[in-house]
Amino acid sequence: MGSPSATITGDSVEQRSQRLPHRRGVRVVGKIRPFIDKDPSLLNRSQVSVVKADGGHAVISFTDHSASRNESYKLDWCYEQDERLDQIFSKEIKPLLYGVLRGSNACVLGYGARRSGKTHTIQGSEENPGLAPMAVFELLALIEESGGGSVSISCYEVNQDHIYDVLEPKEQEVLVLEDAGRRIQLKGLSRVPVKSVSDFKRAYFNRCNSDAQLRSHKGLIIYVATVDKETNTNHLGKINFIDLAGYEDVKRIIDPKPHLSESAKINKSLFQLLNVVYALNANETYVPYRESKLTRLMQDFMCKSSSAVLLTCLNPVLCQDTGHVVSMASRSCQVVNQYRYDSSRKHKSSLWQGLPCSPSAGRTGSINSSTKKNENIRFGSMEKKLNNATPMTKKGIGFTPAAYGSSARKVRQFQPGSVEKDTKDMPLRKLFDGSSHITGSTQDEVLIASEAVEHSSQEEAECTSQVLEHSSSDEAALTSSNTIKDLEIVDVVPATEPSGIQTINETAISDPLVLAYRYWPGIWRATKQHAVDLHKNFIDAIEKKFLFA
Ligand SMILES: Nc1ncnc2c1ncn2[C@@H]1O[C@H](COP(=O)(O)OP(=O)(O)OP(=O)(O)O)[C@@H](O)[C@H]1O
Repeated sequence: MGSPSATITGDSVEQRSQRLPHRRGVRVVGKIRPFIDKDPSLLNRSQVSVVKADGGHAVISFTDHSASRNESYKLDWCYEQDERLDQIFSKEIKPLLYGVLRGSNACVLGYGARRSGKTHTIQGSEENPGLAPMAVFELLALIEESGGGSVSISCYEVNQDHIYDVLEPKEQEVLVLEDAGRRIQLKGLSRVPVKSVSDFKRAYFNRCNSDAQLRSHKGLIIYVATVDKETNTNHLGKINFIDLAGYEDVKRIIDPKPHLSESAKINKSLFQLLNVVYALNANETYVPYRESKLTRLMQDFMCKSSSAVLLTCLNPVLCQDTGHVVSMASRSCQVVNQYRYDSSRKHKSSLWQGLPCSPSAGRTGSINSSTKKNENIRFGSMEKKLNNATPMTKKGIGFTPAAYGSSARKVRQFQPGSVEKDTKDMPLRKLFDGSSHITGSTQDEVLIASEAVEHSSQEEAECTSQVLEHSSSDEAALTSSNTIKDLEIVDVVPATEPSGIQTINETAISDPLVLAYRYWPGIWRATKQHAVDLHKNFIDAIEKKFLFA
């Protein structure tokens, strides 16, 4: 095996990777567990059956005669009971590894109901390694074959929205942070070099899959460092295998309360993760990564530039949990390229139908009738405020970029009343991810239209509605507020220097001030002096409220 800085000429890896089909979004495949239950009566129960269609997808069917239930769900593919792990590995995982060797990110999510075979499939055991260990073995072999490189691993566990290091356990949680380049950094997560298969087995099987009793999401990140000889560039690719905790319908839990709340939290986190899959496959502009630490952690592995596989493990006999899991998986995958904005579409028919979490969580692509109504109310109040603006502000309406130098040129022009026109067809989040809405400016002050936000949590929703109630505050209150208390009530945010008001784009979204624009809708007016006085306090308040809550 070569040294860490050794090179990969890439020939054979490159050739192999070029034969791979182009993938978009998250590929959603099923795997039916073999029948292993000792109770033979289960054999009389309805079996899960699969039909492979010509178009390269699979249809999973259940027929439950006792409940007159007959359902079919489409997935990208489904592996049947007799198909072995090495077959799944060749078809689903190997293609990802070639990308990882060239510096891409990828992930494989083992999703399913309890006892559906997730751990067996993803982690396996020393005797029967699962897909994650098989990937390490393959990467070690590929690196050796192509001239060199290095492999290292991290193992983590996500328990009730807390992330812990598994290879070097510590009391403190692993922190999910975003760096200046918007890459996710996992602070406090150890990384251990792996030089051989036995090195890996020692580290992984002794620690990572030792506690089968603990219900948590368990992940293995494999980092691969290589150098491309021809271009002399370093690559660092990584692939994340996650064995998700099993879904279980909380209504049917008869165990004591702690187990119930644990299951509810697990279900919620699975739901949040599936929302990310849905958003990616629907090609939505807003992907709800901020819903939980797990989704934040997965951000670099599940994005438009990475490759991901959602492996949905299924029990062979029909049960309610299997039905739920496959329906969620199917809804996440069927939307690829079919999603359209449709104003007549109600949440009833969306992914969130009948599910315990808020339908608005992470939902931006379609605006249902009630959202539209709220929007009109908010836009209406915004227009009213614009028309009531002080003469000085009115004069400045229709921002002149030249007045503030080149950085201000990025700011879009808005005329009074144009906000509705400009935004009504836009996913709500895009208002803030795409651009700021400068409605007016003068040499001394700026006016920013910061509009409706979809709320990713109850806390944010309450916070926003509280502010909306005060949105008719008069100009005097707006300009005289200079304490955090006032700030929270009258929806004033300090702006930075005009030259600092740049387009609110994706790269700026980690800025607390940008978060503020997103979470406190209304007209944001600030003098430059305000900016200086309040900027620091405001950021402190926002950080306390949202970033480090
Ligand atoms: N393909 C398979 N071949 C043979 N046995 C299997 C297979 N898949 C799963 N099993 C067995 O089924 C049982 C449940 O599997 P496993 O522990 O992987 O399920 P799980 O979905 O991870 O469960 P949980 O959600 O409770 O963690 C285990 O005894 C496992 O050995």
